[in-house]
This record gives sequence, structure tokens and C-alpha cells, in this order.
Amino acid sequence: MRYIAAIDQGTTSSRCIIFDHHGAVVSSSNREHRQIFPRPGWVEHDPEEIWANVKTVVRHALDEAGLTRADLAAVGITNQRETTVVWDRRTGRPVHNAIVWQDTRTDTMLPSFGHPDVFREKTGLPLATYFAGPKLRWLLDNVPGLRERAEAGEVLFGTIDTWLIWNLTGRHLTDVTNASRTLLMNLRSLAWDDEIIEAMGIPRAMLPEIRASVEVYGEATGDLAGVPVAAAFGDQQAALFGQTCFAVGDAKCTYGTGSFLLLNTGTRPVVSQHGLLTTVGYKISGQQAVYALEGAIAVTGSLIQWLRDNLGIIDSADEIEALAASVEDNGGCYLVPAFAGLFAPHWRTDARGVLAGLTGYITKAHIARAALEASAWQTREVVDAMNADSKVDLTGLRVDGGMTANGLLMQFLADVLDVPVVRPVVSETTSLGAAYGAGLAVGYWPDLATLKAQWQASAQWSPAMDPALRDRELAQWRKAVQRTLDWA
Ligand SMILES: Nc1ncnc2c1ncn2[C@@H]1O[C@H](COP(=O)(O)OP(=O)(O)O)[C@@H](O)[C@H]1O
Ligand SMILES: O=P(O)(O)OC[C@H](O)CO
Repeated sequence: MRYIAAIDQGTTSSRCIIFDHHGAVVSSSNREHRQIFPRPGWVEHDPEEIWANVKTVVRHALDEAGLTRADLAAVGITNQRETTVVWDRRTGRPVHNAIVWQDTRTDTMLPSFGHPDVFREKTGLPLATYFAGPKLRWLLDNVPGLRERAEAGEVLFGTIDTWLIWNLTGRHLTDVTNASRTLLMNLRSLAWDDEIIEAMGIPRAMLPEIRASVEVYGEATGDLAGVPVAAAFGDQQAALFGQTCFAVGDAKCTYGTGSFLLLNTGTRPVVSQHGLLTTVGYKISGQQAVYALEGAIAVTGSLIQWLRDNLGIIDSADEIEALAASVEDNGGCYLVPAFAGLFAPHWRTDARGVLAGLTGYITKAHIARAALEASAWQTREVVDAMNADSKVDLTGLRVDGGMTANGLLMQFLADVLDVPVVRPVVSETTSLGAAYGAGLAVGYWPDLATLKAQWQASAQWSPAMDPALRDRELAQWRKAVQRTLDWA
């Protein structure tokens, strides 16, 4: 029997998971890397540390399962999106730390690139610090001599997928889902957009070739010598694929540090009128791309970490459920975690967090409850935007990620969305998606229908809230959101 390995290079850690033919986890290994904060608002990673960690977790995952590279039919990659690396083509050494998706250093540069409507229409994205293009431009402007070297073809740009594929195979490629997060790719032609790269001042010679997500890019060298590198997806798109959201209207939300809801909109991109991102969901080689609408929420699981680390009202994330369940309701308090402004659907950088409705009655248990409810209400805002944009009402939501261990939150989510919420057996949906892509590319699995048949629910929550209560609570939440605006 042979296996598929998935490399999941995330914001806080790198992971390798090995899957068998049924899509079950055989072994896994995880390693964190340093978060580098040179100034307020700046976030960097060391690309060489990331690559070293990736090699380590691959070795450990193989060892734990008692396997060698010869047992692998293919390897797939999934990664934190938007994070930007530039390296020397000859030596392979990065010219600077990677600039991470959360980094806001490009804030003041954005207006000089042109009108935001042009970017939204061509790339599906708002002109924001979140995406890779502005980060690349910052490097070109701030690393001495970089622009000249880029124009001479001596240095290469990549998001993390590109950095890993380069190190694994020596090829300079990106997958189309990652490319769709650069602000540089035309959403319809799926090619770098000449007008945009000129407006942003990016030399074309440093850009990777854009490829499908499911395709053999080449054979790995080193520890994985001979193993085909056969898929790459941004992590949220990989979760969409791993949740087998292959039909128009299928949606998933991943609840980790932040939360990302993606809705499959089929082979036609839907440009949002309601603050969502239009992105490529996946592309299988030789087939049309499948697009998605995305609601990106910056703070969900990290709010629970904040209650633990900054307020000390819990000792570990999993304690929050019992604390929140010790009271009947939120006691009238609402917590809007606009710690760094609000992402979808508001995109307000001037917002800051609010704890509203405080009275002498409120205890830490009510605050814990309000913190959990905040994840659900933020999802509700994104779902309302999706329904308005896509004209297809969501009929159910597949969930994954660390927060889905919390049954109280999952029930509240079903209650406020008024649709069933379903969690699959394999909670590592992001890695599973990368494995599925790689397995499809090499014929390990024959087709999407086979993958779909492997998906199994482990838990489901059905809406049970009185509609009048839901409406009242939603109105209170919206009022609390208004209180966050125009603060910073
Ligand atoms: N039982 C729980 N209830 C609520 N939040 C939780 C629980 N367990 C973990 N979390 C939150 O989930 C997040 C970790 O999820 P994970 O999917 O591993 O995230 P990421 O991939 O973004 O690192 C943390 O932010 C943590 O606070
Ligand atoms: O690495 P994660 O799971 O925090 O995901 C980050 C997203 O890809 C950012 O867009």
C-alpha cells in the first residue's frame, strides 16, 4: 500500500500529515517557527527556518509511520497565503525575511497604486495590506539594489507555495489559488495582469509561472527524491477541497486563529458588492478554474487566546466551554474583537475592540460566552453578505479547525445562521485537501466523486433558537459593531 504526504505550512507552524487510501491519517508531525515583530504592525518569518522545519516534519512523519519516501505516491502542499518571499536565483538564499500576511507596513503605499475599483474588478480583491503585491513592492523599494537585480532576472518572488516548490524541485512556479491572493493576477485570464504589475512597479522577470492547483509540478530532490510534487493550494482553498465542496453553493468555514468562510461559486467569478473577496477555489489541470467567494475574519480563535494570555480568565482554550456554559446567556454583554480593525464584510481599519453592555451583573463567565458568540456573529455577517452576493441561500455549513472542538459554540453557530453545521471525521481538512489534490494528479484517487464519497460527518448541530430571540440578539450585536467604528 502506498500513501500521500501533505505539507501544511501555516502561520504559526509547519506540519506534515501522511494519509492512506481511505483519506485516514496515518501519522503527523508539527513544528512551530519564530514570529518576528521588528516594529508595531510588522510581522516577519525566516524562510530558511520554515524550509528547515518542513524538512524535519516530513522526516518525522515518515519515521513515525515506519515509512520511507518510496512508500509515497505523491506529496501535496498547502500554505499560509499572501506571505511574501524574495530569494537569489543562484544561491537560493532569501534577500530579506518573509513579510507575513498580517503585516501592515504597506498601509501608506496603497493609494499610490491607483483606484481600488480597478483592483477589485481585475483581481477580485480590495487594495489592502493583506495581499502579497504591496509587500513585494515594499521589498523592491527598501532592500538596496533589489530592483536592479530583479530587472536583471537575478532574484525571484514567491508566496510560500512557490518557496517550497522551488526548494523541493528547483522550479519557479505558483499555483493559481495562491496567485489569486497577490493583487497581481487577473481573475479571468488567470495570468499576471500587465496593467497592474506596471502600476505596482513589479518586474515581470521575478514572477513565477502560474499553474493549476492539481498538477504534477516535478519530482522532489533531497529527502523526498523521486516523489512527485503534485498539488498546491492556499490553506483555505485546500480546506474547501478537503471538505469536498465541489458543487456550486457548497461552503466551509475553518475556525483557527482567524476564520475563513469560502463558498463555491462555480466556473464564474462573482465580484462582491458586499465586502467579500473573490478568489480561485481550485483548478484541476486541463479543466476550468472553480471560483469562490471568501469572507475573511481576522480574530476568532485568537480572541480565546487573548482571554487566556491577556486577561487570564481561563488557563487553556478548552476551558472556555465549561466557563461559558456555567451561565444561561451572555447577560446582555457583547464582545466585538476588532483588535486590528474589522475584516469582512466591513474592511474598517479605524475600528477597535469593544466590550459593550457591561453592568454589575456581568461575570467572567458572561464575557467567555460573549467571546464565543462573537465568532458566530462574525460568521453570520459574512453569510449574510454571501447570500446577498451569490443569490444562493446557504443551506448548510461544513466546519473544521481548532475551535470546532467547542460544542457550545457550534450549537450557537447553527442557531444564529439558522442552518445545520456539520463537522467531518477528519478534522485536518486543510492537509487532507492538499493530499486529495496530489492523489488526484497522480491517479492515486480516480476522481472527485470518489473523494466526495469518502467524506464522513462526525457531528452535526441543528438550529434550535427561537427566531424572535435570534433577531433581537442580532440587532444587539450590530449595535455593538457600530460602537467599534471610527475609533483609531
Ligand atoms: N475548545 C476550544 N474552544 C474555543 N477555541 C478553541 C478551543 N480549542 C482551541 N481553540 C482556538 O483554536 C485556535 C487553534 O486552532 P487551529 O485550527 O490549530 O488554528 P491555526 O491553524 O490558525 O493555528 C486557537 O486560536 C485556540 O484559541
Ligand atoms: O496559516 P493560517 O491557518 O493562519 O491561515 C492564514 C491564511 O491563509 C491567511 O490568508
